[in-house]
Amino acid sequence: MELALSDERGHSLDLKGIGHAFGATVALDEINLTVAAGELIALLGPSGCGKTTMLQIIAGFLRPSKGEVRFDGARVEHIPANRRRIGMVFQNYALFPHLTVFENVAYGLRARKTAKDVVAAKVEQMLGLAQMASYARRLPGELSGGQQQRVALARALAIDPGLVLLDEPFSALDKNLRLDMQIEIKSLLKTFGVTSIIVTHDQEEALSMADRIVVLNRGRIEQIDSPDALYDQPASLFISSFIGHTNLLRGTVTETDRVQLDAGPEIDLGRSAQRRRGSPVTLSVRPENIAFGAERPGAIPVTIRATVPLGAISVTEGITASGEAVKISQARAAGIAKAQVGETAWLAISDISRVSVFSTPVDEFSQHQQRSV
Ligand SMILES: Nc1ncnc2c1ncn2[C@@H]1O[C@H](COP(=O)(O)OP(=O)(O)OP(=O)(O)O)[C@@H](O)[C@H]1O
Repeated sequence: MELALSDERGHSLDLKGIGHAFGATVALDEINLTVAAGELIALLGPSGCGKTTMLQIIAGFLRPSKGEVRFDGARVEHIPANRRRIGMVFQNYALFPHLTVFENVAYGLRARKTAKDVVAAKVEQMLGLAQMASYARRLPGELSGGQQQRVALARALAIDPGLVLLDEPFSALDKNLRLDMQIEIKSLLKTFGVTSIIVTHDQEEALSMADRIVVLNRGRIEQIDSPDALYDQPASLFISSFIGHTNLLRGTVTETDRVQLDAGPEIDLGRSAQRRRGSPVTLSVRPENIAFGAERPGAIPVTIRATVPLGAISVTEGITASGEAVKISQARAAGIAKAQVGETAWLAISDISRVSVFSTPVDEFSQHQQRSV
């Protein structure tokens, strides 16, 4: 039997003014998000920021204290989870242990009273897509973690969902397998054209999988953007530190476009700092945007503390005269001279346009972060 890949397109999703409190704990506050049909969105944020609460509200397991949830423009808060055309994939796979792979994938179709020949054709198609066709008669306990996760996805997709919600789906897999599975599952979701939301606290996972990332911090959306935009134009000090690695350097605005770093030199930003003269600022500079250079105006002197080889790159840490730690990452290509521990090196910012300037003083930021953990 010939089956279309998916009978219906993915839902579009709108969250408007969503708020949720558990007693005195505000888990979500004023959440506004529009997801286009077929988009793959990651919800990213530290522990306790409200990711699971948001997923449960979208799935229909939890009714929000405030706001609207819309699928394809229609409100769904009153519609129970099992009638929302949602496929769920969980961290622990949640397969039925006593059912075969085939029966697990068939489960949702049978529950919907689908004709027997349609069930057989659909399950075969899903297992083929998930590269699990030859495992149809096995029990979940006879599969590896990655294989179980493929079956869980096949089961979620078999019902032609309008929305697939994935809750930390790779966290039980070891690191090597994780990247393979991320690529594989992203391509499967995209082939399917289904709207998908993946919850993760792992920023690399969000960067590698999502069309757009929603960063949550203490119940609020801090930024919604593409992976590249989040990395290159973080909207806050929190985002710049949470997405990837960065160096935070203290300074003071001296001219419209110049900052005197506590670490020594005065830096020409090549654009307006958009702060008054005398304002304290924090510069966020990615480790790959710093290179070893010569002693000259604008170069930052550091004392080398350590160098760590990390496969394709090596990371060196230096300490500035003001006591700030600065990490420099370099491709570990042959011919790069190693900085010796204890010696003085001069650092140059390679691309000033990729340096972000924030008003929050770094000390205040780290105290704030500690308080909110
Ligand atoms: N059933 C509940 N009763 C009371 N408070 C809750 C309940 N569920 C969640 N919370 C609180 O709401 C806030 C958000 O929790 P949530 O589980 O959504 O965070 P999360 O981002 O998914 O965290 P994690 O990554 O640790 O799973 C937290 O402060 C949490 O303690």
